[in-house]
Amino acid sequence: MNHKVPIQVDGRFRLGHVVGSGSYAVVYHARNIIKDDAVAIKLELITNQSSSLQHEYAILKRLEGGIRIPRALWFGRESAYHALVLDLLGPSLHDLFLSHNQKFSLHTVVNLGDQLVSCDIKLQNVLVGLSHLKHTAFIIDFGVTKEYWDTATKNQHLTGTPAFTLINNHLGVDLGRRDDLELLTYMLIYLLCGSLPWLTSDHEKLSSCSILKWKVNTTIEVLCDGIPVEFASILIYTCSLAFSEDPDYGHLRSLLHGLR
Ligand SMILES: Nc1ncnc2c1ncn2[C@@H]1O[C@H](COP(=O)(O)OP(=O)(O)OP(=O)(O)O)[C@@H](O)[C@H]1O
Repeated sequence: MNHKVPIQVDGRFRLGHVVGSGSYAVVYHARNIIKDDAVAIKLELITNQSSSLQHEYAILKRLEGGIRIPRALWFGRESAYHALVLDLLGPSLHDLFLSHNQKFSLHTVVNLGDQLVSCDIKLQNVLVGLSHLKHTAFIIDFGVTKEYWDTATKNQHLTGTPAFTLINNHLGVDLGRRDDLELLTYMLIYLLCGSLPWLTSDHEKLSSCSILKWKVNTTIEVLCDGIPVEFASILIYTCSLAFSEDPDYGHLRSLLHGLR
């Protein structure tokens, strides 16, 4: 079988260099030769199994028009691959964090918190836009996500990275919006401080069970030691929410804005 990566997709998108890769797809920089603008193309080798890329395309179409959602411009088959053409975005929060000596300023953290307060995300899956959108966060990678769909707000709820996995997630409990907020707050604290109490130097070797113990035994005071009190207020508010209760995003945003 010919697995050669195509030079062009749909006769109009010319493939360039690789910009990233994940578990099921490789992402290329590409150029629309008719409009002369840049796009991103995800290629997934066609197999007998169901296509994650097709699933991702279906989700993106359902989310189309939502803020922070890149547009899916085309999906189809090109030689031995499924191809998904997307808006081209910039680096991920993870990349930016690494290139900023693993700490963001309070201003950046508040700005991100403000944009992401109603989303559940992981650092690798938040990409900033390009040129005039470089301060706007976009969420990518809906291929294999556990999805929670809210037609009113178009919020996406994804499972998180081990570093930020929630206590309820460790316990296998269904996650609600309350949990998303807890996760976001852990992430903001991580971005501000460069670490979290349970991220010891060998945290990657720790079992899920010992990370869970760390989390359960870490009080909000310890977690928020040395950072503005608003972060503790957000966590206390989050923990006080009932599972199905709608968070008061206005209240949360006003706490974040207080930090400015
Ligand atoms: N629209 C885009 N513009 C620019 N770069 C992108 C875009 N989409 C993805 N990337 C880059 O490609 C990488 C892999 O993309 P993505 O996470 O969507 O792939 P995946 O195979 O679905 O991965 P996963 O293993 O997380 O499921 C991203 O981390 C990012 O660096």
